[in-house]
Amino acid sequence: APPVEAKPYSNSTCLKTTVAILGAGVAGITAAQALANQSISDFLMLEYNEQVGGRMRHTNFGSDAAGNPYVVELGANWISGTGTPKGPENPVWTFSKQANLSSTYSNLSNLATYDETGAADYMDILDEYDEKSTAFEQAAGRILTENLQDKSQRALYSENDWKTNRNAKRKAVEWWRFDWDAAATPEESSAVFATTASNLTYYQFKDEDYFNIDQRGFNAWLKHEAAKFLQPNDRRLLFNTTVKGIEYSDSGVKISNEDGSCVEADYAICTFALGVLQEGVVEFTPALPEWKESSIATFGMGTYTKIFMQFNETFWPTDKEFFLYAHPTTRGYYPQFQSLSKEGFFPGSNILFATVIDEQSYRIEAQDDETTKAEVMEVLRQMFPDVDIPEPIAFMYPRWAENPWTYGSYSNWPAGTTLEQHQNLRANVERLYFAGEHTSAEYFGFLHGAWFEGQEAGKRIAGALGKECLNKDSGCGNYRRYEVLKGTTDRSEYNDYNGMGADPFFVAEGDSDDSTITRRSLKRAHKRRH
Ligand SMILES: Cc1cc2nc3c(=O)[nH]c(=O)nc-3n(C[C@H](O)[C@H](O)[C@H](O)COP(=O)(O)OP(=O)(O)OC[C@H]3O[C@@H](n4cnc5c(N)ncnc54)[C@H](O)[C@@H]3O)c2cc1C
Repeated sequence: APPVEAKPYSNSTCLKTTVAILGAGVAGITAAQALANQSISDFLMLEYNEQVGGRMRHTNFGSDAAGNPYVVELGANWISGTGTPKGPENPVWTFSKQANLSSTYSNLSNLATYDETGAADYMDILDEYDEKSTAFEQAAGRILTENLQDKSQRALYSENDWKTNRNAKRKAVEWWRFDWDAAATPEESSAVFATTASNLTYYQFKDEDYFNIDQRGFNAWLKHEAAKFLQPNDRRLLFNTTVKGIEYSDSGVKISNEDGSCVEADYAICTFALGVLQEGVVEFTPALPEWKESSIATFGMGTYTKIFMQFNETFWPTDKEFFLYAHPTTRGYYPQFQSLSKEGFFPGSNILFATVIDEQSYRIEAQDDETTKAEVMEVLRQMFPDVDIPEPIAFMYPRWAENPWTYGSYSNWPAGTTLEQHQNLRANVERLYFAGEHTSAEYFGFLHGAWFEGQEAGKRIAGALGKECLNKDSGCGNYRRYEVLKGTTDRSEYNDYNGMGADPFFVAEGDSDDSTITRRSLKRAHKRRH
């Protein structure tokens, strides 16, 4: 590795580098790889944790018969959408094969359904949903191809004859088909972009998921990739480094860390999760421009929580992979359980994990483990009324929404925005670039989204540094951005014909309470603009 001493032309005590890469998750590692591939070895990676991988993170849990712990994934677990020999192939699938990663085909059809009285067969509702899903996709496709207004997935459902009708089982099926993947509800999600993300992953690559069971941890594939261009204990990797400030201009970027250290770089790539950007952990100097701040505020950060339990027996059907539970009143209340005790996973492990998202994640994150355990056990005892279910011998769940290096799990695309607004999330400000799953229009929320976006940013900067531009279609250097995002209703269309004949900024004479003052200032602002 090249030395990281200060370059001679500067008298500042900051470390100097050509490219500072902020974060060593998938996007950070692949950005560095893209630079290394173009012979740019002078980079530094600044990472909060003591390891690479980011949201691909595992931990020891429970123990096997010999007393050794199992390794389970707290974050990403599936290679979502694999690939066919003729391609294109999901890069995560390609690299997993290269790293000899052990993974098992995850059979989403291997499902048993339950309600508060025990086993309850409502697979017919699932069939009904699946029969209608082509219509959902076509309706979203029409919005995109005919440039119609986007809408929420909920509205798209309603228009296409899918309603939950206050029925708990229909809600459970909908959760299983939509919320589980999106880590967000149909109300919170864009019809168009929920559909494109799913199509591009599952139809473009292949409609199958593989679940990591490798006891090195899922991030073994990323470490394997990193080892191709980073040395063991590479001095360019600065672990346990928390970035607090980013100062950017058209000539460089200065990064200030919590421990008082700093780095000066010609360019920087910030790969921090959208949740971190939204939380205001990092102070940007100057403040980010309005078009950038607005895009950070607009997109959603979902939360997805796996609750791991190990028992002293497998009291659930050993041949099933998934268990769907319909809570009678609360949609999304411990709706899904997954068995790791099944053949192909960790047979005989007696490990089961539940998944909750969004509001239910926030709720359980705010309570202690014992309260959550009591709730899950009550649900399991409803699902299996004929079994005397023992208390778990091990119990654990991560708290992603409170986690200071993510503040959530992965991003979500809300209804009623545009591709241009998302492009603003990607776009660089001066010499500060952005990459990560959230900057991927095609595969947001997925590992491969982070991988493609890291590569893109790395290649763009390599091109800006005078290397050959390898981004043949999208270009190098600055990203395109949209400083003004217009609505679809022109000012002149606020008229009687459209039901708004009164001037929305009209203020009656002599009306002078506080709200009028607010309205007056709105009126003044409005006058200035027109
Ligand atoms: C619970 C869960 C389940 C998931 N399941 C799947 C799945 O099955 N399949 C799939 O494809 N994807 C899944 N994902 C999504 C996938 O994990 C992400 O898309 C991907 O890992 C994001 O990579 P990234 O490089 O964009 O961000 P990150 O992995 O978040 O990398 C950013 C890095 O920046 C660091 N950082 C943050 N703040 C600071 C700071 N202030 N200073 C210094 N460093 C900082 C972080 O420590 C982190 O290492 C899941 C995610 C979660 C959380």
